[in-house]
Amino acid sequence: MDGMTTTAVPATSTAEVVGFDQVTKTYGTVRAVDGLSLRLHPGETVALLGPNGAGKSTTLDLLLGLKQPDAGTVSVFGTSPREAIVAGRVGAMLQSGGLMDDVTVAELVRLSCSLHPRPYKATDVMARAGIAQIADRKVNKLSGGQAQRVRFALATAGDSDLIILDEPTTGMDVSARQAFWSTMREQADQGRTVLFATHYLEEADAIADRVLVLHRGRLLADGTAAEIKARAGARRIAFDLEGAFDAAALRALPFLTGIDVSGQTVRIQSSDADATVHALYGLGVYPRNLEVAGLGLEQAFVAITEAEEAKQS
Ligand SMILES: Nc1ncnc2c1ncn2[C@@H]1O[C@H](COP(=O)(O)OP(=O)(O)OP(=O)(O)O)[C@@H](O)[C@H]1O
Repeated sequence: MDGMTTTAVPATSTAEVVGFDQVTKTYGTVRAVDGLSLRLHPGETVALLGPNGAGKSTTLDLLLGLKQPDAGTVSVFGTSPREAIVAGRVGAMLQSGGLMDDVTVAELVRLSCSLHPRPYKATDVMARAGIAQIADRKVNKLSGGQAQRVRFALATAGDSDLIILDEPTTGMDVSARQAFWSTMREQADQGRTVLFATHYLEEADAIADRVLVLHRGRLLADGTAAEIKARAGARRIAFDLEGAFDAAALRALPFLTGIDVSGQTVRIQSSDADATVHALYGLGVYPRNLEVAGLGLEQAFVAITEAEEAKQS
């Protein structure tokens, strides 16, 4: 018995769900994924961010074995993506396509359940995805948001350990989004790994416990949303001014990385807030309602990716 306790491994911290080692994928002259290495672990909810064309979809396609790397290796639960999928360990919801025409929602969900080695009951899957009331509707007659819910149902048709979602909430209304993310949270709480690509940074901030920022196929940042915001360094300064003021002098303040003057309200982004505020007082103006705050994830994302663009150009 002693031996069992001492050899028990904290599986959640050490097991590897996904491993990318120096993975490269090119299309002609475009390096969609460029020497990417990363590891995902059980129970993590990971947001994959990046500007258009950063390589997010290609990364997910490599992970699902839909594309093959030109160099490097991709492993899922220690095997190839294909083996992991055949074993039912991966559920995926891709951006578009993939829904058969001329079948009903219920038929498609039942088919998906029947193909999974550890299926859930189709009625439960439809209830969870909020599509029970459209079960008899033809798949090609659905609205964009309804089709997204059906894709979500297909991704959760069985007991998979890794759930991959490519821009899952695009086209969903507010209540569908909330229901979607609360279901995903339950999935992660049960130890599943959830990886989702998104352009909605507020979702990444609220949902993900780890954020990956891709840029031109490379990993630019990897950490919690708080770490990424802190890493961007810059801070936001906002204040009101009374009477006339010299906007040009404000624009010339030191350490500015952005400024917006709207009526009497000034909003500034600065890489050294203390120095900027000091210089502001030096102009002889008296800011009212002065606020200094860290960047939101969206602004941090823009700051990090723009800094990289500037470095490369
Ligand atoms: N089948 C393809 N043939 C040629 N180029 C491709 C192909 N698929 C992707 N690319 C290119 O590879 C790069 C990465 O594309 P990818 O779709 O992975 O980016 P993304 O981050 O998902 O973008 P988005 O946010 O716009 O969906 C882009 O420059 C894209 O034009």
